[in-house]
Amino acid sequence: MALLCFQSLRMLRSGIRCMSQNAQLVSLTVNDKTGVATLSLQRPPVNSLNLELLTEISSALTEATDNNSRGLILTSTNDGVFSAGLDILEMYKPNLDRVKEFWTKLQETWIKLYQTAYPTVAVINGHSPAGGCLLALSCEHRIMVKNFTIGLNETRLGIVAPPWFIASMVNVIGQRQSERALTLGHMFTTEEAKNVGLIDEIVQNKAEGTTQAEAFIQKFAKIPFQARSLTKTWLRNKTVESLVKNREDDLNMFLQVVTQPNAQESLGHYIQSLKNKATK
Ligand SMILES: CCCC/C=C/CC(=O)SCCNC(=O)CCNC(=O)[C@H](O)C(C)(C)COP(=O)(O)OP(=O)(O)OC[C@H]1O[C@@H](n2cnc3c(N)ncnc32)[C@H](O)[C@@H]1OP(=O)(O)O
Repeated sequence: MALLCFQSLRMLRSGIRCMSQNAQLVSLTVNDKTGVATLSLQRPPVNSLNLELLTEISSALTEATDNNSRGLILTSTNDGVFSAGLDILEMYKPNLDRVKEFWTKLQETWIKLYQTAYPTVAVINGHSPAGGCLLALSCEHRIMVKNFTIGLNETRLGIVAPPWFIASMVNVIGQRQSERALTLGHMFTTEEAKNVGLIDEIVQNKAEGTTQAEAFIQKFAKIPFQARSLTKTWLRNKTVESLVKNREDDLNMFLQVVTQPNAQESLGHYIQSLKNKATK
């Protein structure tokens, strides 16, 4: 409690206001001077995206819109992992009702993040596989701390990246590079990611990343907000519409892929390999 009060006081003095009071798995703050919101993922140990975390991300994105944020920085409180992607435990031996709700929430979160009116920047301060990479790809600008990895590695788990994951990657690095990376399930190092155009900037640490993210958002200060946001909507509309019009089919495809005995077996082995690694 004392720590909380001290933190709130410090934030108040620096002009940073906490927006999302009820959230536990994310924190949403806004810089009162710039109007830029920061959405930090804070689900230990690795920000794996389960139903509850996705629900909080989705609500925070709406809150940032409702509060007329000038921009949003997406990052993690864990300096080491931006997000470990989808929580594999949601997909392994799933409860049917919950896994449907989980996938529907993922669709909703991506649709919202992909077409926010405000500019978005991912400050990738740690590893960012699969669903973590998808969140970063959905932002307009990506800044990554050195010595981490990022990519859509689904094939390595014996599952496939759905068409909208693929489209998000193709829109950033193009067909040829995406084909090579996704079929291999390649995880790019920070340097490789910069070379292929998957990220835009390399920084030494999160603090430098945040400064650069604010500078990126500041570039739009003199651009009329509506003209900017409509341009973004039109540029991204085709990609988003392909999911919006087919959400039910996409859900069924996901259920079909993920419940295949082969996929379940691969996920089981993968979970075990992560656990073995963690205990070493
Ligand atoms: C049509 C089907 C479409 C399905 C689409 C799926 C997209 C996805 O996002 S699938 C998920 C892919 N994610 C991964 O492959 C990442 C796996 N994790 C890692 O590589 C590493 O954990 C890390 C590099 C992110 C972090 O390494 P670090 O050394 O810091 O931590 P660990 O010791 O490995 O992990 C700690 C702890 O967390 C558990 N864990 C890790 N990742 C996940 C995850 N994605 N889901 C659930 N749980 C995860 C890990 O097992 C450890 O647990 P214990 O402490 O209980 O052993």
